[in-house]
Amino acid sequence: MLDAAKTTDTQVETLLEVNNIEVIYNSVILVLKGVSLNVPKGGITALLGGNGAGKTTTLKAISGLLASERGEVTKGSIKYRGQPIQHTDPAETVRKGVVQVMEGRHCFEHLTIEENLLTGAYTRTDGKAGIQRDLEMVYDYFPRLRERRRSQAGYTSGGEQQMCAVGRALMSRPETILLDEPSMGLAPQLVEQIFEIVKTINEKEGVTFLLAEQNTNVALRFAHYGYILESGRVVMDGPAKDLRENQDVKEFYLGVSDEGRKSFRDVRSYRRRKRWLS
Ligand SMILES: Nc1ncnc2c1ncn2[C@@H]1O[C@H](COP(=O)(O)OP(=O)(O)OP(=O)(O)O)[C@@H](O)[C@H]1O
Repeated sequence: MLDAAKTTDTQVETLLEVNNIEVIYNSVILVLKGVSLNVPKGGITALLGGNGAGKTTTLKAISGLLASERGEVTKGSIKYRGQPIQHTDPAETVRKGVVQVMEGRHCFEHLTIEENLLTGAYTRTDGKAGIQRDLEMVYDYFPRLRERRRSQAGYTSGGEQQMCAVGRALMSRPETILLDEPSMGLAPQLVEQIFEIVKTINEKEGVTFLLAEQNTNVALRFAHYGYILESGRVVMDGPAKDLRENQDVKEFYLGVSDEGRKSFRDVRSYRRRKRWLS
């Protein structure tokens, strides 16, 4: 099974393969119009794009959370380690090693930080000692959570709740984390801190990340590879370094270009954008 999932040219194992998926909400709203992407084992892959581009929908299609929103993958396939998962129940997807951290943190507000973290271990069957060890590991990554362990999550800051959401995902001992908009609503310094921890978890624990981000700048500094979504389609992909240096990415997503800062009101920019998206 693992051999089948290996890419031939680089010999890096592809864990997750999204192949030309179409997603429709409420049987009529076509949101993803043929999205394909590969997530290699041990990498940080970024899914970039503006509001409503389809990033969250892509992550939910992978984790099996679309059904609760009356969404459906109507075409294409999603494979994890070569096995189709697009019709898999979300809890089973977690058991396979894929866990999603939802946009907006979604901590259980009335539970303490520690209780929240422990909910992440609910699919585990390896006993209390392993869970306790991982709780300590999470506290080592996020010392702030150790300090706040007895606080009700609802009374902690946005940054602490984001740490809690990532920590809770780690408690399931995932192979892959789908991280939705970790920067949302956080101060720049905290965003940097969260991304540094993501990088450390990736390097030390070998956890693979697929992260959806509007903050192209920070995402492309930490990711290895990026996909840019526009209106439900991938319009560009490449190694993060190449995307960072790409003129169109600089112009439309990083807000800089060789000719100075661009505005969408600029006619030349608009024409270029149309050409790019056509
Ligand atoms: N449950 C739903 N029912 C109907 N339409 C939806 C639903 N969820 C999302 N959409 C629509 O699908 C499109 C893509 O939304 P999605 O949340 O995937 O984008 P996104 O790239 O994650 O954007 P953002 O960064 O703003 O969260 C949007 O036009 C949105 O209105």
